[in-house]
This record gives sequence, C-alpha cells and structure tokens, in this order.
Amino acid sequence: MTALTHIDHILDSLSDKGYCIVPNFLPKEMAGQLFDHANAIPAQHWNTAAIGRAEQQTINTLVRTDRILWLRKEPQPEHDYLKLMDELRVAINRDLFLGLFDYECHFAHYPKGAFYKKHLDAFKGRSNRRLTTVMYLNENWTDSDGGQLVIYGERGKVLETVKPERGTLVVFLSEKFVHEVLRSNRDRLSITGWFRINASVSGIVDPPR
Ligand SMILES: O=C(O)CCC(=O)C(=O)O
Ligand SMILES: [Fe+2]
Repeated sequence: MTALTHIDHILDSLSDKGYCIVPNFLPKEMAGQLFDHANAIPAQHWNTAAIGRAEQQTINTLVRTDRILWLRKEPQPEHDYLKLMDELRVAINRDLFLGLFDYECHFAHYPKGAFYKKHLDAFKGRSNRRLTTVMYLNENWTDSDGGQLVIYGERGKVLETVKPERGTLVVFLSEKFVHEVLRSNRDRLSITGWFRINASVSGIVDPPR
C-alpha cells in the first residue's frame, strides 16, 4: 500500500474544500512502528514547542503545551514515513500544481491535559508552508479522551471535529484554516508536517527549526 491508494479522495477533497480527512491512510503496521519508536525516544530529546518566527520564538504555555521532535532521515520508521509523504507531495504537485518543494515534520506529544489553542500555521506572504499534514498514532481513541482537532471556517464556524485515531491523516491549506487541539485527557502522539514551496521562488525563508 502507498500514499497513492487514497490519492483520488485526497486530491478531490483538497481542490473542493481545501482540506481532507483520510481514516486508515497509514498502514496499521507502519503506524504501530512509528508509535513504538517515538515512545522509546527519551524525554530529554523532546523540546517544548515554540510559537512564532525565528527571531521571535517564544515558549507560550498559554497557547500550546505539547512537546515536539523533528523527524530525520535515518531511523527506519522515520525514513519510511518521510518517503510516503514524499510520494504524496509528488502526486499532489502533479494534479494541483502547488509547486510543493519539500516536506518537514515533527512528532508531537501531548501529555494528559495538553492542548493547542486556535491558530493558523502560516500567514499569507510570510511563510513558505503551503499544506499542513497531521497523522495520528494512538489506538482506540474515544470521545471522552478529548484531544480532538477542530477545524474552523468562515466566521468561526466549526467545519470538522477530528478524532485523533491511529492512521488518520488530515491535510489542509496552512494559510486558510484556523484550527485547535482540544485538551487531551490522555497521552496523545501525532506527526505534524508541512509541505513547503521553495524559498528561492517565494522569497521567503522559513525559520530554522
Ligand atoms: O495535532 C493536531 O491535531 C494539530 C497540531 C497543530 O495544529 C500544529 O502542530 O500546528
Ligand atoms: Fe497547527
């Protein structure tokens, strides 16, 4: 199975609505490997997530309280995920002409009680992030576990409330959709990433991580 199994739904939904939600995007085995791998990484390697651009990054625990860890090319499960997302990048470019140039992503761990208040991932003309992706890794998530992703439309209308269940992929236009992560009542593990356009084309250099 590859990213292309779901590609028609993803492309249709992205071009119709600007976002898509794909349950079971990630094969169960791969999701399990990523989950075990991330859980085995010692706590001191995870960083408290920051907000804002390079010079002005601040740790603001009123806005977000998750911890993050950027994926690299070497460990097998991370490599496999990056490869899958690159297949997706190529397929999206072929159909939607977004000129996506690269992809970066990090694990995000929300301990019990963590949240991420309403925000946009990119501001027009100030970022080369074009599409946000979120992949969830926890099994058997229930409504009472909280931690849902809420995606907002015009005038604060709730468009979607997404349960962060293992294997579900969410993709949306980074500049368009305000979203938030509701308080999680359970350890919550995900991978958030961004497809980006080339800085030499956009004239924008995104902050170094
Ligand atoms: O984990 C999620 O559902 C969304 C995370 C998010 O909005 C972000 O990391 O920017
Ligand atoms: Fe976000």
